[in-house]
Amino acid sequence: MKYISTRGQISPIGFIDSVLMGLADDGGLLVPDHIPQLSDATLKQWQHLSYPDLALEIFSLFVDNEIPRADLKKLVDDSYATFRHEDVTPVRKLDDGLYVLELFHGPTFAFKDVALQFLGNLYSYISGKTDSIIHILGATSGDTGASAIEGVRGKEGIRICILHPHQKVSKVQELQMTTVDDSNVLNLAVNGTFDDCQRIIKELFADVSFKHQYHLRAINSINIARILAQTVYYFYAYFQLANKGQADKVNFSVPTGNFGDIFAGFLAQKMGLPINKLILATNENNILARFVNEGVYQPGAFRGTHSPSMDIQVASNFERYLFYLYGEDPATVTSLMAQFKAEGRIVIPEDVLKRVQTDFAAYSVDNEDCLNTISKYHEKHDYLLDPHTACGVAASDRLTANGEVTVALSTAHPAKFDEAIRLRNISQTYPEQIQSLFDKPQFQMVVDGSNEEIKKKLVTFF
Ligand SMILES: Cc1ncc(COP(=O)(O)O)c(C=O)c1O
Ligand SMILES: N[C@@H](CCOP(=O)(O)O)C(=O)O
Repeated sequence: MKYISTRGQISPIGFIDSVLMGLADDGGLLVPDHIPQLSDATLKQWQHLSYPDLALEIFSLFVDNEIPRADLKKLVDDSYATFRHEDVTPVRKLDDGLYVLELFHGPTFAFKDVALQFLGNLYSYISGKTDSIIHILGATSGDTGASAIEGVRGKEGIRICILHPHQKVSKVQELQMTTVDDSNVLNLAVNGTFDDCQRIIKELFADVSFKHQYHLRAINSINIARILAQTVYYFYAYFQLANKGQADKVNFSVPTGNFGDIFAGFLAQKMGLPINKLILATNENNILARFVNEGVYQPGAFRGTHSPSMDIQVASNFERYLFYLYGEDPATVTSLMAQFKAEGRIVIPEDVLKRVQTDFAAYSVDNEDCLNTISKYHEKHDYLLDPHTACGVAASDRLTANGEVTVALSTAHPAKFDEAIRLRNISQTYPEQIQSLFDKPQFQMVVDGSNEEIKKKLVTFF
């Protein structure tokens, strides 16, 4: 298996090089040069595997012997041993036709741990085996940062700098990142939005000589390893339903911001997982829902919502989808991305829009609807949804047809977003790991966020 760029300007590279490269050096995103096709027999064989064993099988397809199987097994086992639930990502029935896939049982209570526990261990492994210097640079709207820091804090040979939008993440998210006092961690709080943070890091990665000189590595979903690790739970959830005799017409509803999680589902479907419908749920920052419903990809005005981790306008994995939408043609992707840069929008023709609408159904959930959904499921099922999950559940309520079963991805624990939960007068008890954060000192630097200012901070830190 080799990896190529959506813009077609790099020579194919192997798995480890693609993890280290992060953003492709031509400014595109890395994708596998072919998508493994799984037979029904293979799916059947995998149906009863434990989460780590299933992850091992799926990673093996993409790692292609670059890591000996015993080493890969250890990496996977270590990564999922930190989860609090024996199933790692359990599925739970909420209502007729509605399940939630709980992805928040990892160390930082969000779905990012599923990929970032693995990526943290993988970076450590690569650094030990190849002497590569690992200087991680990431942007976060709150969850990726906490999870990536947790994945590498205190690890020898690794340094990590995370940019988050100052005062635009939840209190718990801020504490999870900034109470870490390991010397290999630097938190920069940028005066701006998550889109500003993401633009800065992408521009620094695109400055290839700076990137190479300072060995910058990515932990965001621009890194293909993130996407691959996130495909596993689609399979695992499907198998959990199949084992209950519920495998017919299974939809997945995915709260979406950067388009990484739903792209992982799209990839699982392309590999042969029989997903019926992929439901894309956004909050009021609804560029992706508008794209699916109207065929126009154009940022709107930033809206602060109850699901701040999805307050994202420019979705960094959208380019990967464009690559498949346009028949894996890098020239078309390059020209569409150039058009987006120059004109600030992409408009697709009617026939292409029809294809998009066979890939996804989309719904944009406003603030009121998000809170109503939290109240509804709390009252009816005594189950507390976090506001991101609530967007996925609200979209599922709208778009699941009779006779279909939807698995809504539960991407975070409600304790991370008590600001929203309190608006409905619901009180919750924090897990001990979260409660203890409130007593700790914080370490962060507030910055204005010019590329030059960030570069200076990085040069000093790395
Ligand atoms: C809790 C939560 N839910 C959903 C999302 C959306 O995931 P993605 O960015 O992969 O679309 C994010 C982050 O973006 C998140 O932190
Ligand atoms: N919601 C994310 C935004 C970054 O997404 P990523 O999947 O590209 O890392 C966050 O919590 O930071």
